[in-house]
Parts: sequence; structure tokens; C-alpha cells
Amino acid sequence: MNSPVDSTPTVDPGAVLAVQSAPYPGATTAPTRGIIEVRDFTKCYGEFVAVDQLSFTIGEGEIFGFIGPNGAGKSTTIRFLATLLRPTSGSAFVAGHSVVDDPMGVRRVIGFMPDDFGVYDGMKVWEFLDFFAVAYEIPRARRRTIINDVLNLVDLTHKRDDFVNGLSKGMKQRLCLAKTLVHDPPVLILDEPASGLDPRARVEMKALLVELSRMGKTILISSHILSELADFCTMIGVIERGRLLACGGIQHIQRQIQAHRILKIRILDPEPTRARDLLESHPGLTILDFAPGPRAFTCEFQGDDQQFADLLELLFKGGVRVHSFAEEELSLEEVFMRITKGIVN
Ligand SMILES: Nc1ncnc2c1ncn2[C@@H]1O[C@H](COP(=O)(O)OP(=O)(O)OP(=O)(O)O)[C@@H](O)[C@H]1O
Repeated sequence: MNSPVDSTPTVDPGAVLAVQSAPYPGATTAPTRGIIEVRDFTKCYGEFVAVDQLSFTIGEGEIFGFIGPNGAGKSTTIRFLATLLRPTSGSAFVAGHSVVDDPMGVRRVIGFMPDDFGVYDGMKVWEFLDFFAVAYEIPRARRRTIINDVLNLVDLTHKRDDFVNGLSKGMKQRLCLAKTLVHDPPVLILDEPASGLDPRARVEMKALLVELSRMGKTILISSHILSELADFCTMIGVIERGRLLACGGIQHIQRQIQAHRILKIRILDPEPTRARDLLESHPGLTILDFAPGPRAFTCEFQGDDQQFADLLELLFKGGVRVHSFAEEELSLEEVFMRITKGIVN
């Protein structure tokens, strides 16, 4: 395994997390709630703040999608968690091991897949995996079985004796994932594992991650594409310019932007005056547009589901004949764009 490559001075001692009872075997220090716990992580390069007081918690068994545009700070955070980068300040714990004080403990419980990985010339697929198995001190007698198992899992059994350099990009990505599994870690930290893959290879990679989750792994996976992660992640964290803008389940994040719900109301009345008066009387509503052809109002609405239903009732009781009344669903891209434009605080 690599040793820390960054020479920045060590952690701010004041930022170290308070220690509680250790829930994981072998843990030296324990997270308070999750299997991954990041506390006030800050990384500066000279004057430049690449990551600014980042904190989040990932529970055991979650698939956490770490999303942000290029340069947001994803790889910096991931490399910190993988013990390859020292923080300017802050701390983190993985399965109870301190990333700063117990990097070897962390390395035993994580499988790390960097965003770009090198392969070695003249090395066969099984040799590549064997190399990592040796590094993890797996006894010779067990290595063959483990290598066969992980190759089977990533569907590369037929490539066992091929040279790594001759594999396709998708196969290399799967091989790299296989290498993260040889020591059977409970936590996988994967930096853009699907980048550069064609659509089919992306689907295969996703299916593989779902399978690993079913096997009980906790997974942190980064991407700059929300839709790539949204349908299988149980949680997402959105980072931009080194700051965490939103964190939680997708629905939780959609609720966070409820203040900006867009409502489409089509009416049957030949005259829109009555509907317009009622809508304008509502304190949480702004009419953005009225299209005379379909007699459709587009409104921005601030309120929860209950207030949404109350508004419909107000129109009915006011004698407006409503043809349709619907919230315009934001696509995942739109959600992401709104969050990363700083609309959500
Ligand atoms: N060694 C370094 N020296 C100076 N600046 C750095 C260094 N490493 C990263 N940065 C800067 O820190 C910021 C965050 O970079 P990081 O690689 O973490 O972003 P990212 O979200 O992973 O982006 P991408 O999706 O493009 O990989 C960027 O502005 C980057 O230029």
C-alpha cells in the first residue's frame, strides 16, 4: 500500500473528534454514529482552500454518492479518507480507525479505487491481484481461491491469464475494483469508477456495485453526474468549491429545494381573472407566466405538500374550474444545477 504522499503539517489538535466506545473490532478510536465520519476536514494548498470544513457521516451499509463538478474537492476528500493526504485541519474515522492517527488500521478496512490507476507492464491479471493480496499479507494458501472469487465477481475469470495492458478500459476498471476486494474490506471508497466507460460498461459497473452493497459493503462513490448515482445510492452529498451544499437522501435534498417548487395550473374558465386574483392573494405564490392558449399559469410556490393541497382547495372553493394542477418535476440535473448554483443554503 502507498504511504501518505502529502507533506503538509499534521492535524490541528483541537479538531480531533472526541472518542467514544468503539463499536468495530480493532478500532482505536470510534466514530459517533457512522462507519465513515468526516469532521471539519479542511485542506489548503498555500492560500487556496480546496476543501473547507467538510463534515458528513455515512452509516453502515449505505451507498453514498459524492457528487460535485470538476474541481469541487471530491478527490481531495477521498484521498484524505484513503490516508493518502494529510489534512490542514480536521479528522475522520473509518470503522472506528482514525485516518490521521491510525492510517494502517484504516487501510485494512477500506478498498480504495483511485480516479486514475496505473497498471504494470508485463503483468497478468492474476499476478496483478496476487500482488495486492501479498501486500495485504494474505497467506499463499488462500490467495488462489480469493483471486478466483473476485475475478468471478467482476466477471473476468476468462481473462485470468491475460496481460493487464491488453484489457479494455471497462475490464481494467473492473479489475481495479477486484483489487479493492482481495482483503474483503467492509468499506469501499471509489473515485469516479465509471468515468470514461461506455454506457454498457457503466450499467455493468453499477450492477456490480449494487451486488457489493447486497454483500454488506458500505460504499462511498464519487461522480460529477448526479443521474449516474441517483438511482442506486441511498444517500448523496453535494460538494462545490470545497463546501458541502447538501447531504442526505435524494428526497430529503429535493425537500430542501421545495421553496422553489414550480407549479403548472391549467384552467377551463374562458376568463383567467378569478383564478389570477385567487393565486395572487396567496402569500407563498408568485405567478411567473400565463399562457392564454392552454390557459395555463406557471407559478413559483413556497410551501409543503399540505399547503399545496390547500391551494387547490382554494381554487375549487373560489369557483375556478381546474383542468390540471401539477408540480413541475425537476430533473435530477436541474436539482443538481440549483444546488450547485448556491440556490440552496
Ligand atoms: N496538489 C495540489 N496542489 C494545488 N491545488 C490542488 C492540488 N490538488 C488539488 N488541487 C485543487 O483543489 C481543488 C479540488 O480538487 P479535487 O481534485 O479534489 O477536485 P474533484 O472534485 O475531485 O475534481 P474532478 O471531478 O475534476 O476530479 C481543485 O481546484 C484543484 O485544482
